[in-house]
Amino acid sequence: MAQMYDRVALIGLGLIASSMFWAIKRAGLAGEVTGYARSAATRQTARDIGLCDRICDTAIQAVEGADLVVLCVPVGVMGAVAEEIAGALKPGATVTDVGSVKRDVIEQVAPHLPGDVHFIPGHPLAGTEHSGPTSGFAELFDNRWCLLVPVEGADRGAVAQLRAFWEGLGSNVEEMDPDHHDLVLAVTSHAPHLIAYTMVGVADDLRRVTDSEVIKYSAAGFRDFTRIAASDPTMWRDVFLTNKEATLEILGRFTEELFALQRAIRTGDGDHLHAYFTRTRAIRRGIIEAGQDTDAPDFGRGKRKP
Ligand SMILES: NC(=O)c1ccc[n+]([C@@H]2O[C@H](COP(=O)([O-])OP(=O)(O)OC[C@H]3O[C@@H](n4cnc5c(N)ncnc54)[C@H](O)[C@@H]3O)[C@@H](O)[C@H]2O)c1
Ligand SMILES: O=C(O)C(=O)C[C@]1(C(=O)O)C=C[C@@H](O)C=C1
Repeated sequence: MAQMYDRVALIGLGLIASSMFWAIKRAGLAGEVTGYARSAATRQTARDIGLCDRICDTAIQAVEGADLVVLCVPVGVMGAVAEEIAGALKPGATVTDVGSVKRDVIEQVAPHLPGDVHFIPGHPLAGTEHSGPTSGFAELFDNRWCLLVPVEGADRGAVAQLRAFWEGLGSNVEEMDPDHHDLVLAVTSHAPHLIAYTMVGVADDLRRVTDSEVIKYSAAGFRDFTRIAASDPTMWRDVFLTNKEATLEILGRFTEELFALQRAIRTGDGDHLHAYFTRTRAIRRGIIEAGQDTDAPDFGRGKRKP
């Protein structure tokens, strides 16, 4: 794979930045990668494990001369970081981010950036419940979507270059409008995380009563909930506070459906329950038949992915 940028700066050295670094190296996408993290301990860990070609002690040093700057911090601090680095950005550079929410990040970041840099927000739809500089791995983005959310009037050449960069990291890339992005992600990621957090919290309360039986005998579905509910508290606090409207809209609908199911159980309305579960099962089968869940055991008509 060809080099896409001479110098890339990664700001915030957690799961996403460290995965990006290893994937950049795997494909030879950048001449030099600089990195910055707020805490001295994280910078030291990064140096110890060889994360980035150069770890800088300030965000300004990291972005100086960079052709691509990637903001990999929690969404609640994107604006503060943009303000800090704005004066040191190279004219013509591209600034992007990997935040899980887009409208709020655009509103936080755009006002700080000088007119001679290209701001092209992004969001890789890939992650794990782990965080920090040692949690990354080069394959994280392979065959995953990365959504680019260019602001109005974005330079098409800069967008095409960033698209090619994410393809080099292993992703499939699509463009999306920020409000649509935030609604889709509220359905597919944000509300499900909140539900997992809640379910694990309820089980934990119960555990005190049943003397750890809940966790001991938990089946696969609940274990998946506990994995999701182990995700980084700062990241997810910020997601809910910045994608408030869309998440509340989806949670409102969720609550209505939950009440309807609750009522069906209480009144013994088996037809309602059966019809509902039949509909949701068809959705899952449709996803697999369309080949859109490459992790499913039955992906590719019974074959595991290579
Ligand atoms: N984890 C996921 O599954 C996932 C997936 C896609 C996108 N994202 C998004 O990517 C971003 C980073 O997430 P992550 O999972 O890599 O998080 P992480 O917790 O692993 O890493 C975040 C890093 O940012 C640093 N940081 C925090 N505040 C800072 C500040 N003010 N200045 C400089 N550094 C600061 C932290 O010290 C840490 O090193 C978030 O915006 C998140 O919404 C996460
Ligand atoms: O697999 C996981 O652990 C994730 O939660 C990853 C996940 C998701 O919801 O799919 C989480 C947040 C992101 O913004 C993108 C991806």
